[in-house]
Amino acid sequence: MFIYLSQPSDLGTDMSSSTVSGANLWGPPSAGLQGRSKPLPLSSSIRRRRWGGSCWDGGRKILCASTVRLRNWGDGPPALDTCNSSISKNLGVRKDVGGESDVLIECKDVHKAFGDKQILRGVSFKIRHGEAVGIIGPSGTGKSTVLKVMAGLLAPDKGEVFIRGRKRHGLVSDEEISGLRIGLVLFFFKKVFQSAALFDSLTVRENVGFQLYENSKMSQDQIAELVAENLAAVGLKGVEDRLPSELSGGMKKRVALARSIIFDNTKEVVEPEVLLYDEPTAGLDPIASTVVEDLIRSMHMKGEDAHGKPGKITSYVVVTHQHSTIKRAVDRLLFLYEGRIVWEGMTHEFTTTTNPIVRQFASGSLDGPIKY
Ligand SMILES: Nc1ncnc2c1ncn2[C@@H]1O[C@H](COP(=O)(O)OP(=O)(O)OP(=O)(O)O)[C@@H](O)[C@H]1O
Repeated sequence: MFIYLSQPSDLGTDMSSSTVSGANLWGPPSAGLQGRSKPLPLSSSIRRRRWGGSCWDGGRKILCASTVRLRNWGDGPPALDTCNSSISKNLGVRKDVGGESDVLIECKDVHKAFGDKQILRGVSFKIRHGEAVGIIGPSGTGKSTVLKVMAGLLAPDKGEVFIRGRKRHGLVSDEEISGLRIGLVLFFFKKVFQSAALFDSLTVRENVGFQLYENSKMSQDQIAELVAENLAAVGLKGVEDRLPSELSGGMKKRVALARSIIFDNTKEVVEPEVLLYDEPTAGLDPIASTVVEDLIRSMHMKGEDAHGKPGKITSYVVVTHQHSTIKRAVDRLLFLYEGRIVWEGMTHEFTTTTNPIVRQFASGSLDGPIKY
């Protein structure tokens, strides 16, 4: 499995101080930047400050939450120990029970606590090939936590995560599981309004091609071409040399989307890809939201990009609070409340269900089982 983050932080970070420019660098300079025919158009000092996508263990490269600051929350364990490669081992193979071969990701009875705060209390669901799934529910109920567990960036305390039927043990490494690429696309730092969270001192080209510069054997020219192609797919042309500060909020999100769909097309085997979007339209005006929602749809295998080509994303999961995103970008919904999935249904059932929790949430009423 190949995990990448389309935004470098927001994983167990100190929320109040999460900025890209405050990034940590783990491990030695990237192998992906060595031995290239042309040097990256980045000074090494910038690279030292900005490029932190990998950690090293016994010579193995593990792509991880690139710029996450490890920290403890209260008395709990480290919020993330993505560099602890020893826990990415011992994959068990699960039998394909009951014709479940189209299940890409399954969470089974997942529990997760932070310190003494129990967040997930037995979350179970499946994401199938070709699906567009939304996770909704009240604030703080653990939606982003579920995404991080699915992405392999947080390990459940109890319960299991299966990736194409294979049980994941611990956290993810890019070498020990194959067959599914999972991308976690984060758009915001919690509590700090900073759209798309691009690397602020890198150009759009460098931001979008980040993973390929780091992890592929592609030449600079090949990457530049692919970056231009992926930017065009999200309706952006000629912005490659701009810095994020020179883009509008909506353009930044599109750049983040282009970064999430770019992949090494020189590889012989192209794995299915699941994208996990965390609040892609938060903070956008209604029209900009529509643009992003349609882009998410267009990048899906059932959609088509700006050039009429079918999208590359096999399945995706969106965490959102926005009604428009639920309606426009999602087919099936999971409702998370008090640490469990309390309702599942198709999007059109969201407003017609008799489930009192969902009804209250959908109507925004203060009366009902959800207490604030
Ligand atoms: N790394 C962490 N360490 C400690 N507590 C955490 C950590 N990550 C999340 N939490 C806490 O877990 C709870 C669930 O957080 P999470 O971000 O998953 O909720 P959410 O449903 O996505 O919320 P929102 O809708 O407000 O974005 C919150 O109380 C949050 O403060």
